[in-house]
Amino acid sequence: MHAAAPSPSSFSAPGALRGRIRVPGDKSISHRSLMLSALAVGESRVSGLLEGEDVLATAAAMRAMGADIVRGDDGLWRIHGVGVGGLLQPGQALDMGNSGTSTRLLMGLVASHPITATFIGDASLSKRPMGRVIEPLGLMGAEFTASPGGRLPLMVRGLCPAVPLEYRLPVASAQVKSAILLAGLNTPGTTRVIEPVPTRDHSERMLRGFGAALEVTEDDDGARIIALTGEAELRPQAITVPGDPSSAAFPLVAALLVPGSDVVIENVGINETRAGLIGVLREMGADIALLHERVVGGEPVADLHVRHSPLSGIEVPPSVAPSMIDEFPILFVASALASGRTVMRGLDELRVKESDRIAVMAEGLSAIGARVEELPDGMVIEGTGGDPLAGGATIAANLDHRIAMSFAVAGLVSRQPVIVDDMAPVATSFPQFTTLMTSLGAEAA
Ligand SMILES: O=C(O)C1=C[C@@H](OP(=O)(O)O)[C@@H](O)[C@H](O)C1
Ligand SMILES: C=C(OP(=O)(O)O)C(=O)O
Repeated sequence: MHAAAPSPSSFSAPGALRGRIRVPGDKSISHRSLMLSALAVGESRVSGLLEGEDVLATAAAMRAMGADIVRGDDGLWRIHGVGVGGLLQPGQALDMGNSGTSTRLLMGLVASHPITATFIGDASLSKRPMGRVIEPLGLMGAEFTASPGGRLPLMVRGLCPAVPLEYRLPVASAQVKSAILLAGLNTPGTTRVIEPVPTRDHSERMLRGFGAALEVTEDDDGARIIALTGEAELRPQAITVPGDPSSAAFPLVAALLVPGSDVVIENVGINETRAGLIGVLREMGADIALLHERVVGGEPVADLHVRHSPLSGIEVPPSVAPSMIDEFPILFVASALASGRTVMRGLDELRVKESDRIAVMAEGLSAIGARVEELPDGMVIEGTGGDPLAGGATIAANLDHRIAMSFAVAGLVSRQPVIVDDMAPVATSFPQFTTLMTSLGAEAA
């Protein structure tokens, strides 16, 4: 989906970063707002939707399955849904671009409808494992024809009525949890997902908001049991999508690292299943204040006031990983500037994101002078104690937006330029990245 020609860039900070910015809407919540609106009967309205390529792939797919989705000139999205059970057979393959969330959640929706859909994606997405959703959705009765290794392109033949499932998640994945719950929407009886480690709970919150009967309890071992009553009727909603904490992480860490910086990032989601990075950075010594805490669209939100702070290395408890899984690439950059050693483990999942984020970050950080040791499931980083990195290397973004943005931020605190070979992937989740960073005082060349 990206522009054909790569767009190389390097970022620098001639002085402190200062100002107030607003990051775009939360990607996870944006996907879900389109999917559930497309299943409600009547008109839903979504404001603050992330208009990034990943979310637009979801919108196109929901249109191809019958929903009427229109963006007004005022930026408000109006969606007329087809009703649970009403998805239509798409006329052609659904192009998921770079988006794992679109693919896995939509596979769940198709699995319990009487339709067949083929999913295709870019080179990055086509390497990512889909077996984790094929397995539970297969138990519900859907049939799959996948490329070797359970990868895209793949075809899903839904079963209607599907068979309700009780499933214990073998990996901490909100995408797998959500795929099963979405399949459960059009399945008679109760679908149960048991989650030993909590992951982002946007699906649960929004399903309830749309009127689905969903209960969350805990078993004796503290695992969450999410029970959804199927053949749900969803009522259209007005949704305001809060700002994405995973996008806010980049200007946030930039402000911590660039001396003298003082930045406010408004309207950022601080749902505790997403906000792990703030706690970890504070423990490292970061000055981050949460202002005007409030609830927007059923999600807790705050303005983040961030000031440059000397950071110290810590051992990051593996248990916080799911609440900040997409923020590790930028935490690696922060750790490279901290004093002392930061140890991060329990991050196996990073190897199956848009790129192998452990390997790609370790290689790139080494190339710009950071001292890193790659572990099978994480990284150990000896920081500079605030001194700039050497820089002076070109980094391959590997079709991974978070790699591109992490090295853009690393460039702000490097002596020589850090060239990101292609910033185009940033359009999947944070199209305004360069504009917002330059508005704070960074320079992009
Ligand atoms: O459910 C979601 O919206 C997401 C869940 C996470 O993936 P996993 O479920 O694969 O951990 C995360 O990395 C991704 O960016 C978005
Ligand atoms: C992993 C990510 O997204 P997805 O799985 O939707 O491609 C991400 O945004 O960092």
